[in-house]
Amino acid sequence: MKKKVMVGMSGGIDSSVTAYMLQKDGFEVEGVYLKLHNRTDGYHEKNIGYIKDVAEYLGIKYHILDLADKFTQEVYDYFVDSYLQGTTPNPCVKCNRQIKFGAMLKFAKDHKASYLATGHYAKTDGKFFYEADDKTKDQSYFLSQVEKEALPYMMFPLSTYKKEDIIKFAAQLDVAYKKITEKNESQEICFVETVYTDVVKKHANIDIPGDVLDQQGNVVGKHKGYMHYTIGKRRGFTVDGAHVPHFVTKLDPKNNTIVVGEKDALEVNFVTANNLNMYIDDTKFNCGVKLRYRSVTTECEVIINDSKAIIKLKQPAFGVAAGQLAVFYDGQKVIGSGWIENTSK
Ligand SMILES: Nc1ncnc2c1ncn2[C@@H]1O[C@H](COP(=O)(O)OP(=O)(O)OP(=O)(O)O)[C@@H](O)[C@H]1O
Repeated sequence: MKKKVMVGMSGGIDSSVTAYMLQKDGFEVEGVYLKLHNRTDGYHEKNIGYIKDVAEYLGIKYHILDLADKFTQEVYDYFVDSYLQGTTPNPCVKCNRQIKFGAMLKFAKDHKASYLATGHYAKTDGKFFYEADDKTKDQSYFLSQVEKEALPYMMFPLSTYKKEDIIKFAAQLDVAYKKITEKNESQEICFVETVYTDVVKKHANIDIPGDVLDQQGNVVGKHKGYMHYTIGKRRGFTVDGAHVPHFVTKLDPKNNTIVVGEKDALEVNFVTANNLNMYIDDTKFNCGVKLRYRSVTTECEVIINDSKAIIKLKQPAFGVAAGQLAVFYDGQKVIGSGWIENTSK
């Protein structure tokens, strides 16, 4: 009997090709579309239209799973709260852990699927994640908080392909696929249509001006509301008499101030991370660490104590934001991750 694979289908090209590939590989494929927000602008209907066409072409069944309430609680509210608290959130990381490889995986198991497949660009051997071959699309960073118990069920058939080859392949497959290749690429964060401030301002007044402080705490200028800034930002505030660029080094929501400094003030050599998700048992190790998506890997020493990681960087990093994820790599292998709580020079 064929093994069943549930494919997380978004209506996009990657998951549509994933479904095709797995069927060609001899699996019984079913699709599931997650409704992740309560949008009423035809967004879901459009996506489901693409999925319906692909499902008809492949002759597969698809399901629609409404997770909007759970997504609001676990991902959206966390996203807004993070900016209110002056930290920089990573909603895709939360979504992968709680929604895609939490609730969607449960749905797949409830439907007797042996695996859950998605169009993520990453690799897994059931124990670890690894970077995808297409480094420009690699999503291992975003997967690194997924619970280790979920890994044996996960499949990423696109892990060895380049995105451009997937698009070329899809365009010649069938009209159902060609149509998808012609639509716009999806947004970076699915519920942020333009900029994050448009989302946050629905829930808070983000335009309360305040003081800009220098590294010594002196008032040196004005900002237009602390939620407009993230660590490393260098525009949108004033610094009296400054002749060189100044960067945001700290946000203080309580006092509605932002702290700025010259480039060297962004330097970080020590990072503390909490809420660790580790795929290895060691509590002291050397590894590479990425302190944000698309950053270079920095060599470091990690000591885990009291469920926190103290990360000592071997070269300084610049512009590290609390709220982002520190992801530990052993070469291409993801060995764990934790949420950045504090940084210091
Ligand atoms: N609403 C959804 N319902 C079900 N699965 C989803 C949904 N959104 C994303 N996924 C799954 O997660 C994978 C990664 O999503 P992401 O948004 O990062 O990628 P993408 O490159 O836009 O993928 P796609 O081209 O398939 O839309 C998708 O390929 C798909 O398998």
